[in-house]
Amino acid sequence: MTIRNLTGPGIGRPRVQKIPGFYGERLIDGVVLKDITLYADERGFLLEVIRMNDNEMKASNIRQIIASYSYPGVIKGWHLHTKQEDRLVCVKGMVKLVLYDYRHNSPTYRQVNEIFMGERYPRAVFIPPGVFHGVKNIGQEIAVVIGMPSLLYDPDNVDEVRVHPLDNDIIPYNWECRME
Ligand SMILES: Cc1cn([C@H]2C[C@H](O)[C@@H](COP(=O)(O)OP(=O)(O)O[C@H]3O[C@@H](C)C(=O)[C@@H](O)[C@H]3O)O2)c(=O)[nH]c1=O
Repeated sequence: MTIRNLTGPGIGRPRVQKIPGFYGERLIDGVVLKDITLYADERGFLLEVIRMNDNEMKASNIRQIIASYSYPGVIKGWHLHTKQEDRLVCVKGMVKLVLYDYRHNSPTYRQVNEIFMGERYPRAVFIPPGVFHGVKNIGQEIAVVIGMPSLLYDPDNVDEVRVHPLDNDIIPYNWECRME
């Protein structure tokens, strides 16, 4: 059966996840995306957030560990660090982590990555400096993201630039839920 003349606004092809829980042309250079095993039994479940000997995640550079809570629908970001590396693991709820490569000399300059992670898809993400990142709670409950930065937080000298997630002319990304 052939379908003819199905073109026009609102008509297109399905997006295909070449990497599960990921949309983007390719993974941004230097970003590490690592699935985490969930150990479940009748008492509950457990996952290893990170091992301090994990060289892929440069775990030896971790200087502190934070827990960032967000209400359903809230977007935290865009954040950009000049020196700080970040490692993020969502341990409660589900989030969409969006990355935007802002390093002019990067082979993936201006590329966008969408990463879906959390209780239904545990994974750890390493984010190098120079990559904008934002986290949207896409679930119906408070989401908790464990952050493991490579710098101690100094309120008098925060290594972070912030860009409004919905109102900026720097990052071409729409946070709305894509229904197609
Ligand atoms: C990040 C951080 C914040 N704070 C304070 C500063 C501020 O008053 C309050 C809230 O900080 P933020 O607005 O930065 O929190 P939040 O918006 O939740 O952002 C954090 O979320 C994770 C996922 C990230 O990606 C990090 O960039 C981090 O900024 O907590 C600390 O005391 N220590 C810290 O390490």
